[in-house]
Amino acid sequence: MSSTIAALSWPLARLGEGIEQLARGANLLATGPRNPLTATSPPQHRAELGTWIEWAGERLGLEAEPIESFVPQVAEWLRDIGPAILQIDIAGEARCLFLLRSRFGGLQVLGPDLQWSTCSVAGLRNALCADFEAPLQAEIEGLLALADVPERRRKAVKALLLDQRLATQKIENCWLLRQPATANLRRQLAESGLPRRALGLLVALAVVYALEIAGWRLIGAAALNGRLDFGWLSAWGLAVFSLIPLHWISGWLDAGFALDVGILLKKRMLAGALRLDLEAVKQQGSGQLLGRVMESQALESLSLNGGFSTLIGLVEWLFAAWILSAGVAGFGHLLMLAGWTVLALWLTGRYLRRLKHTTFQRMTMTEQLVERMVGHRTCLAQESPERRDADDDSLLNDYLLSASETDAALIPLIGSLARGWLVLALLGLSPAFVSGDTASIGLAISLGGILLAGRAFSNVATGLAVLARAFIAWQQVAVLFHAAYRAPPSQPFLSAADLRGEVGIAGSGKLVDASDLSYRYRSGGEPVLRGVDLTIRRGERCLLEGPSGGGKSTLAALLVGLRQPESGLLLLNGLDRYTLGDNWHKLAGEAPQFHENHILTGTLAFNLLMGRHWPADKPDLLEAEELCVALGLEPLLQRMPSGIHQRVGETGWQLSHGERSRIFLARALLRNTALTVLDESFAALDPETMEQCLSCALARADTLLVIAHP
Ligand SMILES: Nc1ncnc2c1ncn2[C@@H]1O[C@H](COP(=O)(O)OP(=O)(O)OP(=O)(O)O)[C@@H](O)[C@H]1O
Repeated sequence: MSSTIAALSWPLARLGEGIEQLARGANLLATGPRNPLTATSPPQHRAELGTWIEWAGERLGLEAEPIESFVPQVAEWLRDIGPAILQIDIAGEARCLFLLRSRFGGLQVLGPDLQWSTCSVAGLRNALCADFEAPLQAEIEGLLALADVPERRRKAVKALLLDQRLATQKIENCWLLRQPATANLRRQLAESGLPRRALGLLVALAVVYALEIAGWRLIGAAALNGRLDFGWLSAWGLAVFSLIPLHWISGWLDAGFALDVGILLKKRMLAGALRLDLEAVKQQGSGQLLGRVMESQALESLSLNGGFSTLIGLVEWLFAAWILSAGVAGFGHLLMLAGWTVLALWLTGRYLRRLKHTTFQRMTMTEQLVERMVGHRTCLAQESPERRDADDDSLLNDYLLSASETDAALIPLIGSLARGWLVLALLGLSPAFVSGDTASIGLAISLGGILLAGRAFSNVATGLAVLARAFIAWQQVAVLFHAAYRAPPSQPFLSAADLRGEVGIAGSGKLVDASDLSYRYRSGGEPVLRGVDLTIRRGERCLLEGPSGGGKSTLAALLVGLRQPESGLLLLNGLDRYTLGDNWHKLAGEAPQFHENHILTGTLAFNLLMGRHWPADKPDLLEAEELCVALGLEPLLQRMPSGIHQRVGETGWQLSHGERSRIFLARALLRNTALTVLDESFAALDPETMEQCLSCALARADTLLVIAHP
């Protein structure tokens, strides 16, 4: 290990301070972080370093993503990873390096004295790979001597051989620090530099038009004055040639801008989709959601195309106004331009209102059609045949009527606005013709201005029509955008010992401690749960019985953290929801009731082990298979051509009711949570299989709560 690297490394005790300084250096923190790290205590165990760094990142409102590289690619990887935190062992002690970025072939590293220094990529690469390469050195030296490789080629051959031998060896313990997709949108925009680039694009466009007009003015003036000689032509040629690189630059800026806006939009909407309130999603139904997804795809291309056309149109409009003001009908033409612009805006507003209505009709139609598709078998079996298509026909008719009204509102905007302007503006020139002033340079300027304004109206109208669609799409997907934002949490770090309960409830043995819980689904409605007191100690096996609709599943949802109680105190392992945060789900797991559970399209192994890390390793797969056998699913595994790797779900192998419920049970048991709740998991099983499954659950679960009907 080189002394430079050792001198730049930080002790784990100062990890929080280092992460905060690195984030500052990388310009990832706006002002002072809301939840600073400097006062927090560092991870106690080396094994908890990863979870601690991820927690620390979140606390700063950032994302610390673990990354890794195979040994042969480490040098390249190091050049790309900054800002990153790299854990490295120095003389047996775990320490950290804070890498900002690669610069002039070196890496900018933050030293413990808070100064930025440069460290060589090769030096750090060698330090990271040394432990893997050392045991192979002697063997490779021997091989080189045996093959009699010439001295001058030995170094290169040795490096190649080492790379080949270590091709699957990973370098881990590195975390990339970045702005998450859930961060404040303003910060994300500032970080991506998009506003600056939009301004650059605008300037490039303005220069393009200024040059176009200058060239046109030059050639026009020369022609009208009868001085079309070589000098004038050269000046015009120069103006035209300068346009080539400028067009290229504005095209390049536009493409890069569109790409990065698209990435930002997609990341944000995906993050939002994953954070939507579950209850709201359920209430919307799959049809509404499908409609939203369709709109979100439209938003990106529409807003970019429409925005760009409108931008070009506006630049053209400004130049046209300037040119028209210098023409023969200066004031009159400016008045007409203003009036026509008001007309363009009114037409856009009318189109927008109709489009809104049509979109609403389309979303309603999609929702109803999806609903009918999902319930197709029920409709076939139970609905009267005469009624079956009546609703669909009326929905379709309403939609078609509304769509044709919207199209009718679009025609004047994109079909007639620009042409109408040309007619009106040319009429505005009639006084000049009447007065016989037709040969003047002012008339030529007016004609140029009229044509440019015509082009501007054409671009603005197309752009506004597209932006109107983008606006409607935005109204549909804005909920995804807003759902994505999450303020940085301020919970303390919880070690594995805290989660296991060695710290929280030492001695008391209470895993669940609930007092005076109440819950209602709708504010103002009747509470489903009221004054619930419940204690479950570690290792207990409990049966919860009660009448249908009595609130058993609702209580289960509270216990496993899917819903929050309206009032009362609920502790898991002695810790409340705020302190545990998402760790709640690590401690409590559930096999929800059959109608709330789902087999995802994928392999059976994935469906069983999705609660653990995926892709699964061999011991996990073996454990899942053993559990399936214990639950009586061996005949199913044997029947499936690919065994546990058989594709199941909607488009895969169809499972029976009882098979599904046992897979749901296995999935819950494989999570190994401290508390396992089984909500009517045995209802679809015959008495013998039920007994087998119950014994299996009793043997495996740490603490078990079974919900069943008497
Ligand atoms: N998402 C929801 N929105 C509104 N009300 C709900 C919702 N889910 C359940 N309820 C109502 O809450 C009450 C309790 O429902 P819950 O599913 O908890 O009962 P349960 O005891 O599990 O019933 P069962 O034994 O029939 O499964 C019922 O009246 C139900 O209609």
